[in-house]
Amino acid sequence: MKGIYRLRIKDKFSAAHSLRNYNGKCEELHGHNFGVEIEVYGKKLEKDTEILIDFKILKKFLKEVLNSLDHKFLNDLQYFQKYNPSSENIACYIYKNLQSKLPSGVNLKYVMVSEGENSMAFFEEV
Ligand SMILES: Nc1nc2c(c(=O)[nH]1)N=C([C@H](O)[C@H](O)COP(=O)(O)OP(=O)(O)OP(=O)(O)O)CN2
Ligand SMILES: [Zn+2]
Repeated sequence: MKGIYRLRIKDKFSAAHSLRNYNGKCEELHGHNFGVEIEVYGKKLEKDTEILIDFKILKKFLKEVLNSLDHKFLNDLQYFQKYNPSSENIACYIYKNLQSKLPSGVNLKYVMVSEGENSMAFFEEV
């Protein structure tokens, strides 16, 4: 049967930020336990294992990216000198850095970043 396979994993990190030009309390230094969810997709499974990519490997790649954010003041990082450290831009940062680690045939669909259970930002390429 024709189709695609989709895998989803979750992780989290803790960081502080302040939103420039927000003109409200979020412009002040504060922190979040950010939640992260990502989805990859692909058409072809590995020959012998018949998996798209090992969840363990996917989690390791995501952890490597999140380690660059964990327990950091995001505004201090070079990327967030140019881009405000909003959930939207954090999702885009994770997307770019995770995408470059994935093997061919495994494609990133989206990255979701949450500041709490009720606030989520997604980034996906169009
Ligand atoms: N679209 C976005 N909106 C906001 C972002 C963001 O990244 N993208 N960020 C913030 C601030 O980071 C702020 O910390 C979050 O504010 P808020 O949702 O108001 O969180 P609170 O815990 O203070 O509010 P509750 O009402 O208790 O949920 C703001 N907006
Ligand atoms: Zn915030």
